[in-house]
Amino acid sequence: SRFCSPACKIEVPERLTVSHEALVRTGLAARCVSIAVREATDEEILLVHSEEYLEAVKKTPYMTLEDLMAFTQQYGDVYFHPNIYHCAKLAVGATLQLVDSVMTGRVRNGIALVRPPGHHSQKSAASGFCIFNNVAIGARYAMQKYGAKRVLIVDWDVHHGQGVQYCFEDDPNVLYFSWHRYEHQNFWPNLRESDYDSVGKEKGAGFNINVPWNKVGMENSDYLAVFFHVLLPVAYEFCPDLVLVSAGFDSAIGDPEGKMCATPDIFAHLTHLLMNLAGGKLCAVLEGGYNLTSLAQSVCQTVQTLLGDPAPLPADLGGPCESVLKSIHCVRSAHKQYWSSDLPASELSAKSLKVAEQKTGNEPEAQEQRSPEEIVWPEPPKRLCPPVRTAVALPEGVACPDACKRCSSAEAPSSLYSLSLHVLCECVCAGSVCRITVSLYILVCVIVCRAVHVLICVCVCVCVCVCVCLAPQGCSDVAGFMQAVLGLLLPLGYEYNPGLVLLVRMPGSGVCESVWQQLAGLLQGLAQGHTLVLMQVRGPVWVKYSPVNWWMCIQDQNWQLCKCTNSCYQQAEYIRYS
Ligand SMILES: CC(O)(O)NCCCCNCCCN
Ligand SMILES: [Zn+2]
Repeated sequence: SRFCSPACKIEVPERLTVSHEALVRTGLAARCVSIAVREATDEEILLVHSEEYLEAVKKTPYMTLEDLMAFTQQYGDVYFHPNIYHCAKLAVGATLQLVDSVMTGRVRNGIALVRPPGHHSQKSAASGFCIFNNVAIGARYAMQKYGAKRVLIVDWDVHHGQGVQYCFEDDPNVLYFSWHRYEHQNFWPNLRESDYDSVGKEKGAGFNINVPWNKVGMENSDYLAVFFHVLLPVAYEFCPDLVLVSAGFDSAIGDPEGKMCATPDIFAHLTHLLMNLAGGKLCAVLEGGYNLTSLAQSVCQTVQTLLGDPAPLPADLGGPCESVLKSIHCVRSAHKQYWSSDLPASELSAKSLKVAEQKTGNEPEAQEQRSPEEIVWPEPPKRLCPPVRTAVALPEGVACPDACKRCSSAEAPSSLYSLSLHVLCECVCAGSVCRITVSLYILVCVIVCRAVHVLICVCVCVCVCVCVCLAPQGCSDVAGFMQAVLGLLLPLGYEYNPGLVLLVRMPGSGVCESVWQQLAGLLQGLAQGHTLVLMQVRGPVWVKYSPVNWWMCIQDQNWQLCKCTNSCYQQAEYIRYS
């Protein structure tokens, strides 16, 4: 009979079966390629673990029950059964198979649904249901076999992956980011080094980011605020070749461990916000997640975003709560000396503290009284999956990029208003096409409020950004631009929840290609991906416009065209028609 310390009884096999069954039931599994799993080799496990630890674990299948129990006692909150060594090798092997498939380009991204999890296990120790550190081995493997120079590990599990921190704390090539329930060191694993001031050691200083949750009940707004104001600015500056996600879903509502209030659909946006990094190379690896309902929903939300489907915004997004603001402030101060992308933290906290004041007092401690099983939340909203992702309106003679749909180029619109409504009605709102690319010449980035009518609201920050890029140094100030997008435009856009994003580009605006791609990619998290990209063409362009009439006559075929592929998230490639 299998003994198990009571702490481990939540780590059950059904975690994988309900997740996979949900993927099959929703039709998502059929849209994925399945990758065969394999056992990891000793050499691969030794990328992170010591020989003596591996040799000891190797003996567990042959141990008597009492030996097994004695062996287990030396570690915390982990169980060993005769078959766990085999399972742990499969978990590592599955992770490495996924890394192979992504690094060789066979797939763009993917998720490894594995048990046992990995992020707590250390060089010579098991911990917290973890035997081998799947993600840490995956990072080392990607660097050794594929020459990945910089690997970003994002750990959104609700527990601190101390095993990953220990493994890479002196390594500037692996940036480890983790948020975790901490409650001023009163929550497991109760480590002093899980706090925000553990920034890494020696050469690794600055490459370890801990965001402690000192209260339970964190919500979607809190998670997004940490992404916008802590993780993403640093991740963009770090510019990874590969993103590994320690995808623990015990940070979702209903989980007995996390006791948080973020809903499963938030993972659609967390995933989306990471998919514009590393050219889209993203490997998600399951860690925790113990409420079978929210786990299955969260896995589906993550996979559907990996497949490129846009997601509606979670409801009621606002600013972060006061406790999170303090954490954000502390971690940004601790890292200020290491990263240049740094809005004056005081500005951030001043702005958001105002918001927080409105929110204080609603820290939902009340939910603690109910048992996790009693907590209910709405099903994630249905997500559209447009048969065609990108349509392009082009003049005759210019070939339509592959995987795009050619839509009849709008007759010269009488005004931006009619253009956007014209295009809107014709293609986007019909839900048949997720995005339209029309080449037109207009300056501002316009966020259309609510789908009902077009309110031309100039979004301050893009004008600021464009001005920034118009600065003498041109778009070398990419950091400044990205900081404004991440720290201003995205939070604003997510709170605004527009019905359409109108993204336009002015000739000579100095916004260089890579930045434009990132902007186009990131903004697809809004308006369910309904993006109207209005491109300026390069070359002699004769434009006649008046406050009312905006149209363009192209003098030649010298086009610069945004070749958006058929995925919402694949990097838009720029090709120049000559
Ligand atoms: C992968 C992971 O991060 O989800 N492992 C979590 C281990 C939690 C250990 N403590 C359990 C105490 C029971 N209340
Ligand atoms: Zn966890």
